[in-house]
Amino acid sequence: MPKVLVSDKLSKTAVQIFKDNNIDVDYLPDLGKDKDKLFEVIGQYDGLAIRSATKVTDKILGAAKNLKVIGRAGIGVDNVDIPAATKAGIIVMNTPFGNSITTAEHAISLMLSLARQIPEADASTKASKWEKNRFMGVEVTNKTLGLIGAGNIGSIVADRAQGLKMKVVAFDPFLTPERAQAIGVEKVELDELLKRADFITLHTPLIDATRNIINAEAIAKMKDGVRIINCARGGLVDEAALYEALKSGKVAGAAFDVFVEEPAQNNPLFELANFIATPHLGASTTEAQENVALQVAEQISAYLNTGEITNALNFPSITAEEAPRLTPWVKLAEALGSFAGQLTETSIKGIRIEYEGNVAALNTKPMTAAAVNGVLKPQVAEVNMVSAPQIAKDRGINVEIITRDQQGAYEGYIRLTVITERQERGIAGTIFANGKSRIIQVKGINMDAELTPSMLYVTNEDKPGHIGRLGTLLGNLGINIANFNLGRAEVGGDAIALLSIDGEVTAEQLKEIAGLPGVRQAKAVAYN
Ligand SMILES: NC(=O)c1ccc[n+]([C@@H]2O[C@H](COP(=O)([O-])OP(=O)(O)OC[C@H]3O[C@@H](n4cnc5c(N)ncnc54)[C@H](O)[C@@H]3O)[C@@H](O)[C@H]2O)c1
Ligand SMILES: O=C(O)[C@H](O)COP(=O)(O)O
Repeated sequence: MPKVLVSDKLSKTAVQIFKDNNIDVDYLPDLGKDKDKLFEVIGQYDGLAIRSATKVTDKILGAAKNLKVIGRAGIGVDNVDIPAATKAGIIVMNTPFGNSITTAEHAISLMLSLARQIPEADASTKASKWEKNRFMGVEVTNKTLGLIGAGNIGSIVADRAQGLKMKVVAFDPFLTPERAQAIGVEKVELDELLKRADFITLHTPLIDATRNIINAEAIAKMKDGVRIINCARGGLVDEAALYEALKSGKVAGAAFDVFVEEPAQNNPLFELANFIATPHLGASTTEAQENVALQVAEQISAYLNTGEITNALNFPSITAEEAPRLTPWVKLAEALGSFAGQLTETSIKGIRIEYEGNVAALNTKPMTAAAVNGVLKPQVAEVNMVSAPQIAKDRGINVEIITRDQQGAYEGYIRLTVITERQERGIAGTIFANGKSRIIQVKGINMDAELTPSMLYVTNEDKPGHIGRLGTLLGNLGINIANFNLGRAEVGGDAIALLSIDGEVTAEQLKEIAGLPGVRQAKAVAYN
């Protein structure tokens, strides 16, 4: 009988579901906080059900000799070393929508608490002070709410704020104009949001592009007396810069549920009367905890009992019979999507996937899910193979599938085209008989390139001297070329160089490459 450990405080509903599915379960809700104990016992378990307190590190995974699946009852999986889990063949699942409403409601609660200084007024009144004149609030009606991140939670916050008669402006580079219209927000650039918002609320993942998105420079651009809410992740706001701004009054108030260091115990922000703190309570309602516990227990049980995979962050959903033929094509589809997604810098209107020849006869669903997942991954927090098609639909991204019999030289190939406001960018690939994947076309230009972990994509005018200049510059930058593939539309027309390189290219180095004569675009593409 498979054995599961619940190492964080989950609703007991999960325990019952495991039992109903003939799974042996240990419910030890405090164990996750004791990393030595967890290390000691983890080897016994096939499944692990967690929230955010259990840190599933590389070291823990090293001791998890029987572990097959980790289920996160919630959204963020920052506490799980997913690359290490993937390497160990452990499926990592989450419940991407189960606590979104609850977290959005927490953000709204914090906004209203800030507007009326509820926590301070409560403390003062209970201390028998009756300071009626001290607590002058502000209305939210007709005020502007600046939403940074308009995904699942952000769009629910927008809906609730509109109910409070607020005007909502949103900054989210991946929000399409159609989706912005559907959720009733005005899509703006970050500077515009900072300038116009009376309240700012954050709902993005913590990634390189969002770390310290609110820093001293951003705060300086805000209205005097702005109020800031963070229910997403610690690290989106520079806490030291916020401290200064709260002290000076530039920021009238801030309310945080999440902190750079958690548990937050000695945070300097706690000294300030105009700062409200909650201990990462965003997902803590009876309803959300029932939802996520039930979902995670069902997902883990299904995987351990039948091999069914739902909401996995690191593996496609494929049945045991389909696996051998589909797996290389699924990987190729995700790689093509990831390649195109990494080259896409504006909002996506559509994704067209063409399956030609032998691949068109296979079950294209997991390939399509993998391809869409690959495209969205650079833009969306916790997208996975299962949620990717739904997320694309919610965002108004039209996914068009075309299947046809073999027409050209290849027995089968997949062509994926990303359609944005500005352009269509297509990339095609195939699987050779030896199981190796190949890129065979980029933007209509034929080529024959291996898909490798670190690639450099350079587009240029087809003019003499370019290859020499590029090679020399890369040599000077100390970048070793493993493979150099070229293609062009016509003599003197658009040309593409696709290089496999050892190691990574820095942003500075990319700038230098983009500065070479005739180069139109230079991008690094990573795939593993
Ligand atoms: N406080 C809590 O208890 C709690 C509960 C649930 C979720 N969360 C956190 O809330 C956050 C949002 O969750 P979600 O489910 O809405 O995720 P989501 O993936 O649905 O939405 C994230 C949004 O951020 C946008 N985004 C990506 N990069 C951006 C950038 N550079 N600038 C602006 N926007 C950008 C994406 O396009 C996307 O729309 C996550 O960090 C999640 O972990 C916190
Ligand atoms: O990402 C999430 O789902 C939230 O941060 C909730 O975390 P929790 O389950 O530890 O409350």
